[in-house]
Amino acid sequence: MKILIADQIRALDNYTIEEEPVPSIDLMERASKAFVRWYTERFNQSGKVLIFAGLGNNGGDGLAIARLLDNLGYEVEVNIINYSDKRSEDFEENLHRLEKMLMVNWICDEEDIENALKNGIIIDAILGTGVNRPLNGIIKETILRLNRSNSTKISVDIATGLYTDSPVEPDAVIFKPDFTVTFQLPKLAMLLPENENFVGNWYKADIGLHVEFIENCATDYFYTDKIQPKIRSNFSHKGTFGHALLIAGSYGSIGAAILASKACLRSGVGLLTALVPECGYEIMQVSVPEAMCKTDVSKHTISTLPKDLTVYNAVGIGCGLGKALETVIFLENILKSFHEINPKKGLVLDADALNILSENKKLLDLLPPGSVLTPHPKEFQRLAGGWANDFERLKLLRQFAIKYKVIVVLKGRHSAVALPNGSVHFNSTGNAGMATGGSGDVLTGIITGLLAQGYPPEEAAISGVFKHGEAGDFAAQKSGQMAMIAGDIIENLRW
Ligand SMILES: NC(=O)C1=CN([C@@H]2O[C@H](COP(=O)(O)OP(=O)(O)OC[C@H]3O[C@@H](n4cnc5c(N)ncnc54)[C@H](OP(=O)(O)O)[C@@H]3O)[C@@H](O)[C@H]2O)[C@@H](O)CC1
Ligand SMILES: Nc1ncnc2c1ncn2[C@@H]1O[C@H](COP(=O)(O)OP(=O)(O)O)[C@@H](O)[C@H]1O
Ligand SMILES: [K+]
Repeated sequence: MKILIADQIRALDNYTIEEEPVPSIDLMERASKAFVRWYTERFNQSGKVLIFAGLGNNGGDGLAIARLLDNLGYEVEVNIINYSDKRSEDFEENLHRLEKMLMVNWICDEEDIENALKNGIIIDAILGTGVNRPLNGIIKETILRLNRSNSTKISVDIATGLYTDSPVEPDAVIFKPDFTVTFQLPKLAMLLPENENFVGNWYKADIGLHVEFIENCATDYFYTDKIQPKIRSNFSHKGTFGHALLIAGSYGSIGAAILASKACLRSGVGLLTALVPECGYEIMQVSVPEAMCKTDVSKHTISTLPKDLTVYNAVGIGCGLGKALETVIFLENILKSFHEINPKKGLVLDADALNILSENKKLLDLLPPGSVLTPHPKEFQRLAGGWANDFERLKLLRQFAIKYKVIVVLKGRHSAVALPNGSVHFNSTGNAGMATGGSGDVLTGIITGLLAQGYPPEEAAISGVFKHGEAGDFAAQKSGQMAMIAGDIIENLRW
């Protein structure tokens, strides 16, 4: 699914109005009905609904929502923030329709704000995607007061004051909802961690905007909400699904090799070899009998290039690897041999493989094009340097992927997969239960397994991240976020 910027969303609204065609007031009614559908599925008629509306189209939505909820028997109070003389046409029309049934309150000063605040659910329809400057005056005062309320808060389309696709000023006042119900497409700002408090849990409400227009819109940002794994042929055999090599583990971190190996096997790979330090041999053989196990000459670390790399279809390096000097030399050697003998094979680099790259930046030039790098934010910072805000981090992420022709998976809530063509694919699955040691090792195993089966690296990364998060969601359903551990993600992989 595409993510569009505010100007494109405006053009999409207009295109839908002209080409469907649908009068803009009816499109607003559709949006408001979509919101009301979401709302009535979660909240019953007990208690008040306090609607705070602006004077533009977001405010128009708020007034239409008020009318629809009133019709359904909800006790609705409407407060319009009187910040300007300018009103949108559809706001005016919805005000006209509403005033036939309900009294509205106009908020002009602090006393009006206090009078408007009662026990009830707060719906923020003050400003939407049209916001173009920091809040001030009576809107700012209202938001500051609403944010202090303990009531459940819901934003229509986007929280008042949050820019759709650019950073907000550090001391900006922005509404802090528990939920955002956004129309049709996710907005970029909602996917970035720094905006967590200004988004809450968000939901998409389909309002039937023109699909063809969306298809023709150019964008670098996408949202992965489904993937299509390849079908396995009935006549396939283990040779069909590739041979993966995982190079992982060091003394005290053999568990990382086990997690990555099990996840790789559960992702459909034909054969798996794990290369671990000598001290990991028995542990691996007992814990993962389905994998073949090779050992390094070094007892506690990985130090030596395996002999015949050409037999493997994909190699994953880094989980629990450590950063011993001999491991640094090993990484340099394997990157060089990938260039020389194995340019078309998949390579995944994670954890300490990335930390070694950060500490030896000249090695970055040896990265085979199409390699998949899976840093968490701290690892990415070591690789690419710091950033002032999440939009800047996104820019760095894209630049890195383009410069080195690699795929970078920046892990976290809505992991961002940046491709060498400059596009970024945000993931929809996963939960905070996955914030536990070993979850990243599981992801490395999954992506390595997909690469070995012949998935192009872009697809292996995007699909692997999606399935990893989905398995985490299944695990959370079973044991709850606090009780789940990385191994549960593996057990819950379903393809
Ligand atoms: N188009 C459609 O058909 C549909 C639209 N829909 C809904 O419309 C929403 C977008 O509506 P919108 O474009 O009217 O903008 P909105 O967010 O209401 O702002 C109003 C105006 O406020 C102003 N303003 C900006 N910043 C400000 C500030 N800090 N303090 C004070 N004023 C400020 C600025 O005007 P300016 O003053 O700059 O001339 C701006 O134009 C969208 O989120 C969705 O909810 C849905 O119904 C689906 C169909
Ligand atoms: N709050 C969250 N929501 C969704 N996914 C998460 C969340 N926290 C962590 N994850 C996922 O869990 C994994 C953690 O990886 P990482 O930090 O490398 O763990 P480790 O190094 O312990 O293996 C990543 O894939 C990340 O996207
Ligand atoms: K809003």
